[in-house]
Formats: sequence, structure tokens, C-alpha cells
Amino acid sequence: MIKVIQLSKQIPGGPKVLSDISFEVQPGEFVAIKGASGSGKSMLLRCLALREKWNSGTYIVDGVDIFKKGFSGTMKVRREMAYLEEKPSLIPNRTALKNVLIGAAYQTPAWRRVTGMVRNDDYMGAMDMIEKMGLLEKAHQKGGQLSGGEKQRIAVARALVHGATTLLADEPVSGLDPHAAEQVLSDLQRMCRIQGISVIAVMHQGDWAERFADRTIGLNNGKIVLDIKGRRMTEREKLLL
Ligand SMILES: Nc1ncnc2c1ncn2[C@@H]1O[C@H](COP(=O)(O)OP(=O)(O)OP(=O)(O)O)[C@@H](O)[C@H]1O
Repeated sequence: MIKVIQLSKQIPGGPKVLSDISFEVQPGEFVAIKGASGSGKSMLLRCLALREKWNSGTYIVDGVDIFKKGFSGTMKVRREMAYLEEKPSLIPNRTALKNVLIGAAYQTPAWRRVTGMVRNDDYMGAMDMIEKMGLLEKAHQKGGQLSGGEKQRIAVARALVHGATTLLADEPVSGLDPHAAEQVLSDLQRMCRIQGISVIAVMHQGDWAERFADRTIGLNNGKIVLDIKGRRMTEREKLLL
């Protein structure tokens, strides 16, 4: 379980972009973050991934107080929380499989990377993730030859290949056509339901959040103004974003 208590973030010498953010996310929950442009959605994800320093707040992951643990807390977040940036890129002339294996590169000794030899375990793990994203038949196709939706699904496989339990995804369907977006989101939904992976995704456009997420957290001006579970947003609530 992830627990965020009173997270605040101020840009050095600039504005406060997140104020008193508190929420919990259960294993297997699919949480959508919504809010107008500039409301702090990407900043919130980057803070959860520890890509941005928090000014204040408490961060508890599986019962571990991350900031109290220092370096080992940071390593826990790096291990357990996979971050998928908006429009991730694949290496176009490498296969989908190689692109996923690169996701595990920091766990691979330099000599293996130089010789290009891949551990059987890594190979199996990468193929397993590609299969979970429904793309086994594309594993040996070059990254540059995949469609936008397939690239995104391979990027999800690459982000999760080290065994992360949470995916932090910034606009995972931006720029995709509706069919591809639907496939990406239903894969993510399946991962939550079957494998208990938690997904926290910025999904501001359209009604994707309502259709695929279990819960919607709404931000306005760096503050949580909505936290809705198991139902659609009312028209009045939409006006708060
Ligand atoms: N490095 C920075 N320096 C100054 N201001 C920043 C920086 N990063 C973010 N901000 C500001 O923080 C606020 C929140 O930014 P953030 O990128 O989280 O917004 P967002 O809700 O994701 O917007 P969008 O939907 O347009 O991507 C914005 O006002 C932005 O200008």
C-alpha cells in the first residue's frame, strides 16, 4: 500500500505547486489523476517516483517510511515504482524484446551488456512481460516498426520488467487513436486485476478515467479537490477541475 501524507512541493524561488496532498492507494487499484493544465498532475507523479524533491510530507510504501530510511528508502521506491514518462521512446532499430531487456540494463553486469549476452532469466522475464501486454507475436519486430499503441505497450513492459509493484504513468494514451488507447488501458486494467499491480496514471483527456480507472483523484491548483471511487463524476464535480 502507498500512503502519502501532506506532500507539499515548492519550486525553488517559485510557486508552491503541490499543497497538503494526502491519499492512499491499495494494491491492484487503478487511480486516474485529472486536473487542468498546470494543476500539478505531472509534478505529483514525479514526486511519487522521487524524481522531484519533496518540501514536506511523509511517504509510506508497504509500511516503510521512505524518507526515514534514507538511501534504502529511495532504492525501495526505485525498485517498486516504475515511472513511465509521457510519450516514451523506443530504440527504433532494436527489437521489442531488446527494448524491454534494456529496461533491466542496470541489473545486468557490464560484460554482459558489452558481449550482448542475455541471462536466461532476464530473457524469460522480458518475454513474460511482453506476453502480459498481449504482444508476444511482435517480440522480434523492430521498435521503429511498431504502431503507436504497440510502442506504448512495450514501454509499459519495459517499465515493469524489474518486478515493480506500482506503475506511475504520465498520460499513457496521449497521442494514440481511440482503438490503441483502449488496448493500452485495458492491458493496464488487467494487470491491476490479475497481478495486483497498482497504476497511478495522469489521464486528463476524454472519459478514459471513468471507463478504465477504479478511482479518480482531481487536482486544482496543486490541491486535491476530488477523490471519487466506483462512480462517474457529476457535472458539478467536473467544474471543480
Ligand atoms: N521546473 C519548474 N520550474 C518552474 N515551474 C514549474 C516547474 N515544473 C513545473 N512547474 C509548474 O508547476 C505547475 C504544475 O506543473 P505540472 O507539469 O505538474 O502540470 P500538469 O498538471 O501536469 O499540466 P499539463 O496537463 O499541462 O501537463 C505548473 O504551473 C508549472 O508551470
